[in-house]
Amino acid sequence: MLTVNDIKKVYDSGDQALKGLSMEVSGNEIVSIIGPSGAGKSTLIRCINRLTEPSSGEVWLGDTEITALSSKELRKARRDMGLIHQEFNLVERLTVMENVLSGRLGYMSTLDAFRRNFDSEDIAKARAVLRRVGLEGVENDRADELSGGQRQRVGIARAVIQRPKILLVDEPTSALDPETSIEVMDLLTEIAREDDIPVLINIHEVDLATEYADRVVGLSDGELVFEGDADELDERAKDIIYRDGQSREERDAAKAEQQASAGE
Ligand SMILES: Nc1ncnc2c1ncn2[C@@H]1O[C@H](COP(=O)(O)OP(=O)(O)OP(=O)(O)O)[C@@H](O)[C@H]1O
Repeated sequence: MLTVNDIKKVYDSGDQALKGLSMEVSGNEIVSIIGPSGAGKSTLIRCINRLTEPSSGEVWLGDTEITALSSKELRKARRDMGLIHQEFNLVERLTVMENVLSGRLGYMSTLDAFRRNFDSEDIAKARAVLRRVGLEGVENDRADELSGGQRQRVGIARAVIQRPKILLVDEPTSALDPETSIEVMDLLTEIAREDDIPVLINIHEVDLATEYADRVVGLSDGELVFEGDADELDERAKDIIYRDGQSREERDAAKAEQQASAGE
């Protein structure tokens, strides 16, 4: 289970990207984070694995307080958090196989990792994962020879081979066409169910968010302003998440109203 407790992030620029946000993700649920541009969605994903250091608050993965770990401990703990990026983040000149194997680096000694000394077991695992994501036959192609959808599958395979306890997914479809986006979302859903791990997805497209998510978290201006099942994301909820220029007081009043009507 992932627990985020009162996370705040103030960037050096003074931008308050997260203003005390708490949430949980557990089981094999798929949770979509939605919200307008600048709401803090990417910051939240990145604060969870501390690619961005939160200014305050706690992140727990199971019994481990991620926010309390030294950098050495964090390297180990990051094995448990598979990260899938918007722009795939592949090493373009390396092959598909080499990119996927880099998901095992966190399990190797520093020297073996430096020399990229992968053992035969890792290579067998990589082949199996590549089959699973539908990339058999392109193992030896360079990453930059692939289509966008294939590249995202490599990114997913690299995260899955870590054997993570959670997948953190940052805008997985924004560089993809609609058809490929659906394929990628189908694959992420399949992995959550088969590997029995939760998936937290920052996603722009509300339609995809509701279609695939068990639960939706809405952010607005660094605050969690909606949390509910995908079918509870009605026009009113969307209004709360996407309404521009609303003051904090107005938002709080709207939130109280929403909670009151939910309790009716
Ligand atoms: N590295 C950074 N340095 C300074 N400010 C930042 C940085 N990254 C994000 N911000 C600011 O923090 C706020 C939240 O940004 P974030 O990228 O998390 O939002 P987002 O909801 O993911 O937006 P988008 O959907 O456009 O990617 C914005 O005001 C943004 O300008």
